[in-house]
Amino acid sequence: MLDHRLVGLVPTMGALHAGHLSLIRAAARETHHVVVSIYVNPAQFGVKEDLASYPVTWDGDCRILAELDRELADDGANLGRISAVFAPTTRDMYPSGFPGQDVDSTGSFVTLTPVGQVLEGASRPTFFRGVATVCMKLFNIVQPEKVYFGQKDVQQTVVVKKMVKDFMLPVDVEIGPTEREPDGLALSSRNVYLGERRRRVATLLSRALRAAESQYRAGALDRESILRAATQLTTDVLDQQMALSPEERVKFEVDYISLADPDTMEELAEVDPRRGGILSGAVKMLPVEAPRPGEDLGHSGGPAVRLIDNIVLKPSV
Ligand SMILES: Nc1ncnc2c1ncn2[C@@H]1O[C@H](COP(=O)(O)OP(=O)(O)OP(=O)(O)O)[C@@H](O)[C@H]1O
Ligand SMILES: CC(C)(CO)[C@@H](O)C(=O)[O-]
Ligand code: BAL
Repeated sequence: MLDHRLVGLVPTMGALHAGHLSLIRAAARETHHVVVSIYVNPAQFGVKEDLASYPVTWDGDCRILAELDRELADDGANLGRISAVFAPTTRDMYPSGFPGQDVDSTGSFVTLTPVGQVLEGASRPTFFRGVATVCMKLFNIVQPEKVYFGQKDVQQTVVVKKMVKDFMLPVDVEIGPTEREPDGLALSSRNVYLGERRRRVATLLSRALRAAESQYRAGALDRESILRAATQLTTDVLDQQMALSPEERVKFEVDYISLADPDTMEELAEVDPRRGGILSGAVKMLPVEAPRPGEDLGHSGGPAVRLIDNIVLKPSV
């Protein structure tokens, strides 16, 4: 609260896209002062992950935010506009020194278990420790009444809500819907790594989740019937790709397709139609095996890219 006016915080790692902008628009509708943080937090990257190549587009981000701020100011329906962009350094964020990215690094961390250990946390063991720690710091620095997170990172929303509840943080957590490309791919800063060939195949995850959702909509409640539709789709797409030559094909590995409880992210054997569930998935798009001459392989030469996505199965009764 600043002069009896509400402060809304939108935490980001920059490389802004329409998903971020929709969160900022929501924050401007509901709070007087919107603070956008831009900080690529090393603590949430595993030692073998893409911290060094993570897209940094500071000048473009500033232009986008300046333009959006004018739009927000012109729209009388908004309570506020962008009052500040907070772009701290790692020295600012870790005043006792950066504790390191290793699983057994010691330092001042916020951990939430078991929710931070399943799904994304199983593949990225330091991820939610890093996210919860940096969010706690950002909330303490900015002292917002409301914080805004995207549905695209569903497990992150569950972790942040649990942190707020269990540590009695005086803040409301608001979740904005997943913004997508016209073909269904969820917007993500990491999509720039894909290059054109893998970008075309990358819709497989959203298509697989939609196939599972349609089983639920048709009345299925058991895990097997719902998830079989998704697994069938990913298997079919991989078979089609493997029938192509190395100069044409795209290889990928499905990390998980999950049907989980919306509050705990624990796997469900059956959906309770009064509570619904979360269908989520992660797919690793492998680097192109045999590039064609002059082919655009994506940002940083097209490393392996982890895609995540999810669909909320709403209560049906
Ligand atoms: N497609 C999207 N729709 C809505 N919100 C999104 C979308 N993508 C990201 N967000 C949200 O924006 C906030 C900042 O996310 P972040 O800066 O990591 O972007 P990102 O696109 O998720 O990046 P990455 O590719 O690293 O996962 C998070 O709350 C995240 O959930
Ligand atoms: C919430 C967050 C900004 C924390 O670094 C990050 O995990 C993200 O961008 O989703
Ligand atoms: N959007 C989540 C941040 C990350 O994957 O590191």
